[in-house]
Amino acid sequence: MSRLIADGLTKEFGDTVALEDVSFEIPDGEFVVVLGVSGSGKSTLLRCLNGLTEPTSGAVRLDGESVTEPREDVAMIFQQHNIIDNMSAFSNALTGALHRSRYVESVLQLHASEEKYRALDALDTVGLLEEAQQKARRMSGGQQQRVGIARALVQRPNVLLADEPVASLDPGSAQQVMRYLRTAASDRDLTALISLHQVNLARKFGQRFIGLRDGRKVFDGYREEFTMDVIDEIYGDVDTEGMFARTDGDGGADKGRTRPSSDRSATGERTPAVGASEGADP
Ligand SMILES: Nc1ncnc2c1ncn2[C@@H]1O[C@H](COP(=O)(O)OP(=O)(O)OP(=O)(O)O)[C@@H](O)[C@H]1O
Repeated sequence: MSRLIADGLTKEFGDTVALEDVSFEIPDGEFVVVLGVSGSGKSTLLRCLNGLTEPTSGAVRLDGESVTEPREDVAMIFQQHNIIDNMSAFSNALTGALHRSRYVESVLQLHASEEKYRALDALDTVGLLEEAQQKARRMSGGQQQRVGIARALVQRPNVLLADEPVASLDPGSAQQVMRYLRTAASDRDLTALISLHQVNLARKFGQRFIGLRDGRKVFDGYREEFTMDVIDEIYGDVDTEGMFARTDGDGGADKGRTRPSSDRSATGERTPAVGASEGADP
């Protein structure tokens, strides 16, 4: 668990201001969804938080320490999960431990049994223990992304960042991956920040929401404050109809564009247990 702070983050690429004076503080163990139209600065924000992109001004702090480069305790999951097709789910997950291996060990794939256990445990967390020996190329997009999550977990992070992890998946797989992500973060007390396009998925799995528009933070709040007016403020004139992707595999309640409930008991508490807002285990 770790406390993550963005303090006045601004990032300029030439004349483009990708982020403008973005500040927030995320307490230990919170599950935050970042929303915004394409180009609003979501990826730039996540890359700054991970130390992959240096902000033009402002700073990122994790438990009081400046984040200026990628760190072992901050894992990042990308839309393109970059797992290795030719390797099994287990071997892919194990690569999350590479930074702890010496060069010779990693070349010879000599992993300590503790790391192997960790890889199996991570695959179990994402529901792929029985597929551990399956080659990644034989897995579906959703399964491959779950292997990517397992690999991130093997890194033993305190903070989990995911940049549109379900953007290329069909609605059912996207929901499943989000559910595993939420479970993984909850089980391991990770502080998590996930960028998403789909508003319904955000509502279903998010605990706190940060909205970006033209690089500026236009919303930062919890479920009961995340209203249709807020969604309109984040998305402006962009038609959000298509972003309310169907999220219930069983054809349940979240179909279509519906007004978010402001009823806490219906939407779950600020710190709901995984699945508390949806009533389902992975
Ligand atoms: N390396 C870069 N060089 C130049 N401009 C960039 C770079 N990275 C991002 N930008 C610009 O910064 C702005 C924010 O981009 P960013 O990728 O952070 O948005 P996003 O919300 O993640 O978009 P998407 O949802 O399409 O991934 C955009 O105008 C983009 O063109």
